[in-house]
Amino acid sequence: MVIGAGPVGENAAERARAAGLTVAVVESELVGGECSYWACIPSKALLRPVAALADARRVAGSRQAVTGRLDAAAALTRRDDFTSHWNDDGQVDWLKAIGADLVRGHGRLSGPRRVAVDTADNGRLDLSARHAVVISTGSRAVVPDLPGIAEARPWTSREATASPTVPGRLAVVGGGVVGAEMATAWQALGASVTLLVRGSGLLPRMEPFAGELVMQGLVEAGVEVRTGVSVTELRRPGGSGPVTLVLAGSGGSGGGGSGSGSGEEELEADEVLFATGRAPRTDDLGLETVGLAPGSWLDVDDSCLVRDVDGDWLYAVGDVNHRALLTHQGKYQARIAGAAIGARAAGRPVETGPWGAHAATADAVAVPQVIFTDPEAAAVGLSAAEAERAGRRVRVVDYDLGQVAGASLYADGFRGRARMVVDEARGVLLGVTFVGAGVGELLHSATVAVAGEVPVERLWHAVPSFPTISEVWLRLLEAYRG
Ligand SMILES: Cc1cc2nc3c(=O)[nH]c(=O)nc-3n(C[C@H](O)[C@H](O)[C@H](O)COP(=O)(O)OP(=O)(O)OC[C@H]3O[C@@H](n4cnc5c(N)ncnc54)[C@H](O)[C@@H]3O)c2cc1C
Ligand SMILES: NC(=O)c1ccc[n+]([C@@H]2O[C@H](COP(=O)([O-])OP(=O)(O)OC[C@H]3O[C@@H](n4cnc5c(N)ncnc54)[C@H](O)[C@@H]3O)[C@@H](O)[C@H]2O)c1
Repeated sequence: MVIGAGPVGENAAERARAAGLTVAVVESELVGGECSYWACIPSKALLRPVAALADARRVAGSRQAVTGRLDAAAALTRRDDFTSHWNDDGQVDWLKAIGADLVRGHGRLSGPRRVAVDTADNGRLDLSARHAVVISTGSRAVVPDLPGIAEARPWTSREATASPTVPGRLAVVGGGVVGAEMATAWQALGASVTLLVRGSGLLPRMEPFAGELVMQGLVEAGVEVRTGVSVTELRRPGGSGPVTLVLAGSGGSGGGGSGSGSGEEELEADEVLFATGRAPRTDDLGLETVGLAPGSWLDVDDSCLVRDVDGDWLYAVGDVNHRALLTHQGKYQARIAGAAIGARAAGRPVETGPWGAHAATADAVAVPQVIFTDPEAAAVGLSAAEAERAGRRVRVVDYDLGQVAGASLYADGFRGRARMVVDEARGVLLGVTFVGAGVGELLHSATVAVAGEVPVERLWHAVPSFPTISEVWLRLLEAYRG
């Protein structure tokens, strides 16, 4: 039984079917989950025209052919097509095609291997699993509990990816991934965006130069980026009209804004987006019936079995286990867990050692992520700071991407940077980061090197094609070898 039919639950169902088990999937909203309707797909559909236009503008010849700004209505229509207009018929057909049963309703554990469903037609179904229950209920946006927040009716990632109209002035709170991507999209679609960051920079989990280059890109696009500021209160009388944000902080700024100085001030906007992190969807999931705390992230072992529950029957995959809040990594966990469920059900050996068929080993060492800002930021594995904190003896090698022939052909004045973090004790890569236009498609080469633990000496024989941006690999290796 799978509770939650996001991309991760769908994959768990498919792998368990492939292992020969029968599968029922419980879904309370749309089959396809957050990713398909209010996250990855609509956000990337909004960001792709931004990148396409920026790329055309960066090359003499095509630059002269681009005379207008983005057509927001056309971009929003394309986004709507990518979400199938928030209709899940296609994904329901896919579930049927793999032979899974779909139960529409809210699922809760009601004891070991038992699931109770409040069905969409106000009924109740009590189901029991022969082998396993997989929780893949994902995460929801967290909005801080500030004075006036309810009346302010803030956007979360859902409204930021699904809005049918472009607000005149959009305030974005939070300098993480959602904040940076959505500021990029809505500024290009025609909003005047102010990005409010309480820390000193953007994308704090990546190499510092990633946040710096992304901030520079946002400022050049016209976003007012303000660092060192916190929202302390919101006002929107009656819940409509402009919203006023009360800000406090020391106030650094980039772009058209004037530094706020220290103290309090107000900012008026037409909408405010809180992009301030995620919480697990486990608060109303019957976790207490199996001895777990409602509302908690679910701690799992490498085969995605929930720790602290006996009997090897309860699995948690995707956002809900908090190992990596990314669709591709959750789907990887689902493939691993689905295979483990099949093996345990058949009494076959389970390979849970590092890199075994039933161990999501990559979660700890090789998680790739592309942030679709302009420039793009792409990273896999550990940053230099993370590697040092982990006690590794590392050497950090940086290269200016603008010096790579393929990059300067790709865009006039190409701006970007690459870094590889080498484990000096083992002669392999611990992490790689690229920032620049179009670097997202480079990332898988780095993921193969990190997950495959390819020796740096052997990478020397992996020859990048001339003249591509991938030649940065050669430059990094030359710099490493001196
Ligand atoms: C704006 C935004 C952009 C993103 N962009 C990217 C990106 O480009 N690339 C990337 O890799 N990741 C991206 N992410 C992260 C990605 O969306 C998540 O990692 C992914 O959706 C997790 O998948 P999941 O299946 O675990 O959960 P979800 O997609 O959240 O699906 C969970 C499903 O469970 C259902 N459910 C919950 N509780 C119950 C219940 N009790 N009973 C029945 N059903 C239930 C929900 O209705 C939902 O359908 C983005 C996130 C956001 C917010
Ligand atoms: N392209 C992608 O891969 C992609 C895109 C979007 C989201 N995601 C995933 O979704 C997850 C959620 O993204 P997110 O941006 O919501 O979370 P996040 O954790 O990346 O960023 C949240 C930011 O908000 C800040 N913050 C928290 N509370 C605040 C407050 N009260 N006031 C001001 N700032 C506050 C945090 O310091 C942090 O920098 C990410 O972990 C990411 O993995 C991935």
